[in-house]
Amino acid sequence: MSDAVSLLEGLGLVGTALRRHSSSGISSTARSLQKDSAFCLFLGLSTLGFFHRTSSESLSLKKLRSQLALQGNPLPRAASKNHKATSSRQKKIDSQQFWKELQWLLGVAAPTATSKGGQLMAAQFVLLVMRTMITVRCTKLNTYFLTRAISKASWSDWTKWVYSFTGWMAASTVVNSGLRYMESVIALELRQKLTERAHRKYLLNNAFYRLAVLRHGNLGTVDQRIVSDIDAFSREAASLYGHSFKPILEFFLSLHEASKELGMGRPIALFASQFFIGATLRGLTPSLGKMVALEQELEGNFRSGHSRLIASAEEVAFLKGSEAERALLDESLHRLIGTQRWHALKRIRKSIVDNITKFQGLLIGGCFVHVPFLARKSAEAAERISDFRATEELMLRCGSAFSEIMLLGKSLDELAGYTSRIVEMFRALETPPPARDAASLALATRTANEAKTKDAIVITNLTVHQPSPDGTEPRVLITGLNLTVPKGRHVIVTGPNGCGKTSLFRVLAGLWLPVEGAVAVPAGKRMLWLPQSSYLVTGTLRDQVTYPDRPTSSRSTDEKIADCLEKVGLKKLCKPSSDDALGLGVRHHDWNDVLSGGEKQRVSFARLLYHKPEYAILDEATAAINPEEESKLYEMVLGVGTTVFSIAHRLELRKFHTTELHVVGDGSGTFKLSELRNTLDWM
Ligand SMILES: Nc1ncnc2c1ncn2[C@@H]1O[C@H](COP(=O)(O)OP(=O)(O)OP(=O)(O)O)[C@@H](O)[C@H]1O
Repeated sequence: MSDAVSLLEGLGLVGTALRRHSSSGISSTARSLQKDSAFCLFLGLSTLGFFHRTSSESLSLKKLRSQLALQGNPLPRAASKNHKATSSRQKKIDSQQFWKELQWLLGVAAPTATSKGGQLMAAQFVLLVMRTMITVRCTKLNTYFLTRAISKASWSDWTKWVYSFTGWMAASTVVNSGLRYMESVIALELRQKLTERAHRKYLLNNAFYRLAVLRHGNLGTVDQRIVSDIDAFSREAASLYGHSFKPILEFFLSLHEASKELGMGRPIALFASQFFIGATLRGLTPSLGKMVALEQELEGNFRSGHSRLIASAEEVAFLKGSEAERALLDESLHRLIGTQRWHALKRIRKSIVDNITKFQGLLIGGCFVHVPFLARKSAEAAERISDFRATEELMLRCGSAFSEIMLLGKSLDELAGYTSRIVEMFRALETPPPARDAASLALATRTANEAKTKDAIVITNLTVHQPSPDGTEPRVLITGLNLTVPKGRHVIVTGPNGCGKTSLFRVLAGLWLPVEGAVAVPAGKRMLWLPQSSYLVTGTLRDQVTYPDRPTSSRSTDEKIADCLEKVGLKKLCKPSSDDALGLGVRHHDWNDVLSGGEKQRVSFARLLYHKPEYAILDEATAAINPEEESKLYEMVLGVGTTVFSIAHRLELRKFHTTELHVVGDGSGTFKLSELRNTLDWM
C-alpha cells in the first residue's frame, strides 16, 4: 500500500512541477529554485553542525556521566565500553559471530524448508516477488504511458492508463495486505519456537535455579530475555526478512528494465560508486547492536524491581518502605531513561547518515540518467520525454533500492543486539554445570547405586562450601560427612543460623554441587521437600495440594484431597457450590496474599499427606505453627510411614527423630552426629 501511496505522491509532484512550469514561466521557477537552494544550504549547515555535536567527544559520555552522577546515577560500565571506538577488524569478527548466531536462532524456528517456519518464509518470498513485479510494472505504466498520453494529449491512451492503474493498484493492495499478515505470522512462529525451546532448557535440571540464584552465566534478568528479547528479536527478524528482499529484488528487476534503454555499463559504474560511498558513510554510524543489548538489560532491571515490590508488597507495607522502594525504582528508571536519551541522540546521527546515503544515491543516479537523453537530439520530443521519464523512474527506484540494501547493514546491527542476548541466554542454559573430577564422579555413581539398592539417602565423604559467584574465598560449611539414612531413621539437623543446614538439603536436591564426596537419594517422587517458605502455585485449592502433579479431577481424588486438608486443619478453605461439592475449585489471584504463614505451612503438610512419600525433607516446615499443632502434624507424617529428615530450631522436635546432626557453623565444616534413642518411647 505504501508503494501505491508513494506512486500517487510522485504523480502529484510531477503535476505540481508541470503546473508551475507552464503558469509561471522559467524566471519564476528560477527564483523559486534560488530560494530552495538557500533553504537547502541552511538545512545542510544545521545538519553538519548537529552531526559534529553528536559525534564530538566533549558532549559524549563525560557530560552524560556527570549529569547522571549529579542525580546519583552513574552510567553503567557497559555503556562506556559501548562508546569506545571498535576497530574495523573487531567489527568484522562481531559480524561473523552475528551471522552464525542468527543462523542458529533461525534454525531453531525453521529447522527445515518443509517445517512450518520454512513454509511461511517461502510463502512470504513468493509474495515479495509479486510485490516487486507489481511495483516495477506500475512505475513503467505511470511514467512511460502517462507521460506519453499527456504529451500527445491523447484521451484514449489516458483511459487505458486509468484501467491499467486501477487493476495494478487492486493487485498491489491484496499482495501488500498478504505481506503484512505473513510478517506477523512469521514473527509469531519465531517467538513461539524460540520461547518453547527456552522454556524446555530453563525448566530442565533446575537450570532456572542455577541462573537466577547461583548467577551462572551472569545473565542479569533472564525473564526479560525470555519474555521481551525473544519477542523483539522475532518482530525485527520477520520485518527485516521482508525489507531485505524487497530492495534486492527491486534492484535487479528495475536494473534489467532500465538497461534496455541505458545499456549495462552506466548502471554498473553508478552502483560501484554508490557502493564505495555507502561503505564510507557506514563507518560514521554508531553500533546499534550494543545499544539495543544495553537498553534491554536496563529494561529488565527496571521490570524486576517492580516484580520484587509486588512479590513483597506486604513486607514493604509493614516496614513503611514506600519511600525507599520509590527511590530504588526511580534510580533504576533514571539509569534506563538516561541511557535511552543518550542513545536517541546517537540514533539521530544514524538517521542523518541514512538520509544522506539515500539522497546522494537519488542525486547521482539521476545525473547518470540525464546525460544520454540530453545528448539524444534526433528523437521526437514526446517520445524522448516518455522514454526519459520511464528510464529515470526505473533508475531512481533502482538507486533507492541500492541505498536500502546498503542501509540493511544498520538494521542488522540492531537485530544483532537481540541476537547476542538471546544466544548468550541459550548458551548459559545449555551449558552443563561445571564438570567434576573423575574420582568424584565415580564416587557419586557408586553412591547413587548404593542408594538405589538400599532405598536410603546415602551421604559419602561430603564437603560443602558456600557458593561464591564473585570468586571470593568461599566459606566451608560441612567437611567429610558420612551418613546413611535408611527408612525409619529420622534425622534432625540443628545448628546456628547460616551454618549450612539448608545448604545440605540443597546438595541433596542437586541444586548445589558438593566440593568433594557424593550424595544419593531415592529417585523420582519417593522424596518430597517442604521448604522454609511454602510454595503456592497459581491455580485452585486442589492444585495446591496435588502439586507438582496435575491429576484430572475425579470423585476419589477430590475426596482424598479434602481428607488431607481436613487433617491439617484447612477444611475452612474449601468453598462448596452446586457444581463443586467439595469446594476444591476455589481459586485466588495469588494464594500467597490470602493465606497466613501457618496456613501456608499447613498446605505443605496437606501436600505431604496426599503424596505419602517415603522420605520427607522438612526445612523448618513447622516454624510458623504453634508447638501443640506442630507435634500433631509430625505424628501424622510419621503415621503414614514417611521417614523425615528435618531442620528445626525447636528442640522439642527431637522426640520425633532418631539421629541428630549438629552443624557447628564456625567456618571449619565441623559437625556432630548423635543417636537420640531415649526420646522415642512414644513411637
Ligand atoms: N545462593 C547463595 N549464594 C551464596 N551464598 C549463599 C547462597 N545461599 C546461601 N548462602 C550462604 O550459605 C550459608 C549457609 O546458608 P544456609 O541457608 O544453609 O543456612 P542455614 O543453616 O539453613 O541458616 P538458617 O538457620 O538461618 O536457615 C549462609 O551464610 C548463606 O549466606
